[in-house]
Amino acid sequence: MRASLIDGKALSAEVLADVEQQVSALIEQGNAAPCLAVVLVGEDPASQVYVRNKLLKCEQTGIRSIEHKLDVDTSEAELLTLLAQLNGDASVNGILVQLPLPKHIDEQKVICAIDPRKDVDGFHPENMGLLLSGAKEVLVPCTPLGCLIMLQKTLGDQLSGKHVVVVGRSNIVGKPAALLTLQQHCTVTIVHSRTAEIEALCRQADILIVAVGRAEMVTADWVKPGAVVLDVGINRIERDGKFRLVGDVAFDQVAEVASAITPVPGGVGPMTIACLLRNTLQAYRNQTA
Ligand SMILES: Nc1nc(=O)c2c([nH]1)NC[C@@H]1CN(c3ccc(C(=O)N[C@@H](CCC(=O)O)C(=O)O)cc3)C=[N+]21
Ligand SMILES: [Mg+2]
Repeated sequence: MRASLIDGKALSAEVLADVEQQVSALIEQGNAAPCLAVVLVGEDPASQVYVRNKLLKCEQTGIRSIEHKLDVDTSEAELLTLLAQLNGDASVNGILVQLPLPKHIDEQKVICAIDPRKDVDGFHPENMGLLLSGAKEVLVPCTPLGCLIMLQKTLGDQLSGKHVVVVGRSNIVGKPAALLTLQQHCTVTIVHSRTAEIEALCRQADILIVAVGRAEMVTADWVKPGAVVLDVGINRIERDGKFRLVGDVAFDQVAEVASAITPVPGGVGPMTIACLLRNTLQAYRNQTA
């Protein structure tokens, strides 16, 4: 393998240690601990795993957490009532509603019902607008923020002027990843399922960020030798009778071409969770400023 591994587990531990240290300093100064409310509707097994991980990391960093588990047939109105209550509770600094939600609930309506100052996912249109306008101290979506931290750790001050190609245009990853790297003076291209010559465009990338949700779609011939590759995908596939977790990048072959690459698991995923806690601390600071 030619590429070096970008170790999301190790980097996320650094982010978490930093959060932990700041939280303990706050508490030593006589402040209440920051508090994150996590809302889970239904019993999707993957969502349960993610939520459990988030709560564990809260405990590890000294952030207080409140879990609200709601039945799968909870109505949209009931969920909105809970959010209004959490919005009004001054002891709650961050609110996360785990996605996806059951089909009978309008996700966009729910996202818009979270107080933007408590929106630790950074999904509220007000926060998306603040990110677009380049505001500081805005709550930024956790996965793209994790990607940016990984790039900064890998490339140091070498980000400026690099050509970033973002594969995928979702509101939660692709679009904010493009805006964050643009803010770091990268040249940014967004490509997606309708893009003509998608492979040729990807091959021009110094930095390739892949978030499409299709197992091992990006193969070695899509990657310029020496490129840095961040794989946001998490796909459960069956191979040789075993269930495996793979990314959107064909890891083994791309690792022979890239200069640095994130593994799946152990890459972007752990950074997402670490950034959620970082955002909770950020929300707390914004609220107490
Ligand atoms: N409101 C909301 N905010 C989110 O940030 C959010 C969400 N809903 N819904 C689901 C997605 C997905 N997501 C992940 C977080 C951590 C890992 C993670 O830690 N993954 C491990 C593997 C975990 C496994 O075994 O599945 C890894 O990549 O090493 C993955 C995925 C956050 N999301
Ligand atoms: Mg897409």
